[in-house]
Amino acid sequence: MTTETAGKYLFPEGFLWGAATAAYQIEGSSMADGAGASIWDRFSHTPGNMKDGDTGDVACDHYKRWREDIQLMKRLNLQAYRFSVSWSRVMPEGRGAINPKGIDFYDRLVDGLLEQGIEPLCTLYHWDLPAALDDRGGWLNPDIADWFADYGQVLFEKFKGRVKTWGTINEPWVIVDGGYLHGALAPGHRSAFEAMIAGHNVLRAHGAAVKRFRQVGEGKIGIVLNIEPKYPASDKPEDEAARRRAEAQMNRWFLDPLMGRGYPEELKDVYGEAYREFPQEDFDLIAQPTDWMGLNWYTRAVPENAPDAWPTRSRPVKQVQHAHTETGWEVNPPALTDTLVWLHEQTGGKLPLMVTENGSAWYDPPHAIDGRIHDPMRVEYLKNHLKALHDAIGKGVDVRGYMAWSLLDNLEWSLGYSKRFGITHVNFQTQERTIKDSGLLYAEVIKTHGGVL
Ligand SMILES: OC[C@@H]1[C@@H](O)[C@H](O)[C@@H](O)c2nc(CNc3ccccc3)cn21
Repeated sequence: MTTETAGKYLFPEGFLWGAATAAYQIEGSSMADGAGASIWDRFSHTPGNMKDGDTGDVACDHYKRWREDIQLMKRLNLQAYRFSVSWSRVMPEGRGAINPKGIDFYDRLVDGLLEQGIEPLCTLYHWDLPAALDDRGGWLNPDIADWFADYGQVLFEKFKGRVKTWGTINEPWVIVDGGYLHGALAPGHRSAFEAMIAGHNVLRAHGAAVKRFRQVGEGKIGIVLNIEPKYPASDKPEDEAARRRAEAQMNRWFLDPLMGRGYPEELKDVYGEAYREFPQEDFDLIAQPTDWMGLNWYTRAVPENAPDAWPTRSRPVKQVQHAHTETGWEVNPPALTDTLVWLHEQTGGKLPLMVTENGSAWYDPPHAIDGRIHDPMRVEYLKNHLKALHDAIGKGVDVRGYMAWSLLDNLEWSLGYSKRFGITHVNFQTQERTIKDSGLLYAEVIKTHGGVL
């Protein structure tokens, strides 16, 4: 904060400050106490899939250290905690029998959070499909919509009155683009034909869960989308056309059907013969009204026309004039403001939004020095993106909260432990947690409602 900005970035009363994680990235003990395997257990144990051969077998050992981690959340002044449930811990086969020890873990976690005055925000699905369901076709099997709604019902009923804000699915685009189109993520398929079918079933499953929630649940339910705004590399018509294809394939593929608009026209051009039509009843199910929408936001892209680039025939042009994080993502806070304004417009200005993930990976040392982890780049990223978020609110966007990604350094999927996003450092040799300078700043932001920015 400088004297001229003192109090300029105060956030609205009731704005919800938290941090986010995901089950497979932090819990470890993924097969303990009767849990079933997930596709990430299989994928991470398949040689060649994971950087340095890393797996989620231990991760942040959160399955055992959850009490310590709730105390960490208190020290960070968190008002909320966004976490995901491991479907196969709760239902080892993904359908049918419930694993009592599995659901008990989340029961204790939720009660522990509530005892500390921390609001639990629960994501039903953050990429870790039960392997037993993948054996039945997984997201390619249309029955998965009912399997997912049945799983959701177990949690809606178990946590009724305690969990009041639910997210159905984290990032349909990454599930499909990573898992079925390019194969970089579990289950590692590479097919545009499969991607269209899996994407449609992910959306159907979301709709079925929302419908079931209206029957048995209590509170508010929404979906979490990753949106990466696309800015054309030049004013050439072919670059604008490329921008539109990239925007359709990432940002509109799932948003448009959720908003009752069906798939974007450009998807036919992107997927060609792999593009599929689906019955209207599916789109009616998909567009079930929801209560909120989560935005996971990290960066923007500047696509140019690239006829050889599959499947969008577009390629991002690196903007060397801007800083880039360890994951190669450009740092561009004003693009967050633009995205929130765009999403507000795209959702008709009536759907409350929440930034459900925002953060950055930078090099941090493997262990603390003098009990501190100095992470100036992450401090700068956090400050500037919170200011950009504040700017969006000032433009009339209804944003209800911000969940920093991530509470802890954790397993960054196929990149393993090589990329650290945490506001808390984890020494993976000792499991020691050390709040980084970015976490200390965030605690002050929360305490002052943004006044410290
Ligand atoms: O990569 C950081 C996080 C990841 O750890 C979370 O589990 C996931 O929800 C998440 N989503 C994004 C943004 N979307 C994305 C875009 C391209 C590749 C991978 C993710 C970033 N992150």
